[in-house]
Amino acid sequence: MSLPIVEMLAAEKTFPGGVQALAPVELSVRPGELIGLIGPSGCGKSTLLKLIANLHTPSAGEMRWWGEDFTRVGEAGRRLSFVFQDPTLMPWADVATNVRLPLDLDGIPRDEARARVAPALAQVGLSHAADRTPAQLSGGMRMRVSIARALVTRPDLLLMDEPFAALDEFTRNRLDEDMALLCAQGGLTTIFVTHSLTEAAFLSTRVLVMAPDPGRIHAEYAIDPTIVRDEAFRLSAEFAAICRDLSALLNEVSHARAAADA
Ligand SMILES: Nc1ncnc2c1ncn2[C@@H]1O[C@H](COP(=O)(O)OP(=O)(O)OP(=O)(O)O)[C@@H](O)[C@H]1O
Repeated sequence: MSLPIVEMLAAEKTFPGGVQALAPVELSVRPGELIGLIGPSGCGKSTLLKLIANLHTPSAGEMRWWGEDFTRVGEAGRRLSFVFQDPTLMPWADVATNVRLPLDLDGIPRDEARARVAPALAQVGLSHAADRTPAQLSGGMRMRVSIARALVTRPDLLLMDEPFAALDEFTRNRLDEDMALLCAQGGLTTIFVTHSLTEAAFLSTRVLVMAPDPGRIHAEYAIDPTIVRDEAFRLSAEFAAICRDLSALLNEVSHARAAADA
């Protein structure tokens, strides 16, 4: 079995002031996985993602990157990209320049950086829009630019925090299908947070259902990675069954919370 990209070994997070956002978590992320995090508000989804991104340090436990402790791997050695709900593009710069930004910041020679932008734009279907500015793009296109900017560094791991939440359902479904294809074809390993059970069911090869107070992984649900994620899958009985199962797991979490509140 291949080495995990990321391991969380009893990693937990308590914020100053005493809020235990995450109880000790055991998680192993293997190459090619597409992991969806779902659960009620405040159950620690973003905190878990930020621990993996090294935007938070764990209060206890260990984080490993390709088997090495995070503290021994420099930022440059941890090849990961983060996509947020807000694409945060430079409004004055064209699409190609926006996508090139992380390469410029890394000091990659201009010619090499330019050569890497074209395939990243092609991956997200935006080759025709390289010269446009963000104001000339739809919301879905802006999100595609943000994804291309994340892919251009060729990350080992892509993290996405509610990436498509602000988009209409049609655009969101299209982006979900494209993301699934990108991950399947490019072997891209991804962890994403979503409030949408159907999005988690559609995209993930593994869903982590989280529970609050304190935040923790309540259940793990595996989905056959060989399933082709397309419109036919979305309409299938198999997809409906996955959604039902996930819904039941989320109900367990809300019932436990209601019982605790009673
Ligand atoms: N910087 C912080 N300082 C103190 N407490 C925090 C901080 N960030 C998050 N928390 C708390 O940690 C808990 C988990 O927050 P987190 O944002 O990870 O949850 P979430 O599941 O992503 O929530 P949502 O779905 O609403 O985005 C919450 O109780 C939150 O108030």
